[in-house]
Amino acid sequence: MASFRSSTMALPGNYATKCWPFSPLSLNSHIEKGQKVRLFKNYVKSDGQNQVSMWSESFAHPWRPLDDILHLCPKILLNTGYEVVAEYGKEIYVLMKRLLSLISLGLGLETDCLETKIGEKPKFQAQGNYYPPCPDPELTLGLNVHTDMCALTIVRQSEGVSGLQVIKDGNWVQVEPIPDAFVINIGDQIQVLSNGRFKSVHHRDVTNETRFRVSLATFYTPGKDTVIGPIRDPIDEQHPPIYRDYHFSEFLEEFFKQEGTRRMVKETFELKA
Ligand SMILES: O=C(O)CCC(=O)C(=O)O
Ligand SMILES: [Fe+2]
Repeated sequence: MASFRSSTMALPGNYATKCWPFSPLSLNSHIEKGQKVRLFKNYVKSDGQNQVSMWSESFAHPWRPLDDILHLCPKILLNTGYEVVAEYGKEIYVLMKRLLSLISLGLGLETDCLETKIGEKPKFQAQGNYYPPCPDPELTLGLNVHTDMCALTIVRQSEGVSGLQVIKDGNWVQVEPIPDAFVINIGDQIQVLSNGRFKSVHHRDVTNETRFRVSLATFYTPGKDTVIGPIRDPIDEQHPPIYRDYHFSEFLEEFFKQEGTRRMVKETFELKA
């Protein structure tokens, strides 16, 4: 299992939709960029580039703790009701914890095992993705194929326009937005922690010729000092560890080293048979 939907949580759908009435680029002059708040303009050609890399723009910011949100959020958003993001974050955290405990149970572990392994100082970053209409969707993707490098992702898609695709049995399958449903992606760290029993999903986004699309991805990621590696319990004689242990900072280093390529980060931590 790598990507699935959840629609069981009592989270009013309009929390998410209130979070995205903005195009990230319109925030440009309001954002104090730094480590925690960043803006990506994938379709703006930079010097020396003759092609756009992707047809999207994104706004990355923390979704927890509350103090970070209120402190780092552009004032213009605070004035337009950005506190809904804080409310959204609270509910998403409840769902994240529940999913982690269910996945732990699925692995035959104690309910709090995965949450404990991901560590006491996880990072909670969100990414608001905006995919404007694209005059020629054949020429570029909204977001290139990737797996999420975190432990777990919850994505909320705007309704009425599809764009997200996942690989299933070697084919790209459209993940249609369903009202009030979330897409849950297993990230690279759970693939490693579960010794490959849960797979991080390959996914990408295509564009639409006439309509824009928005998504809000919330990531749950280990802290830099956390040691990640296959949990011993699911390992037996038949299933020896396929990854070595690493500090998450090593994973990040490798991740950034592979920038601009189709990243194969966790593969570099595989133990050779
Ligand atoms: O926009 C989407 O549908 C997915 C976004 C995504 O995969 C990401 O932000 O990592
Ligand atoms: Fe993703």
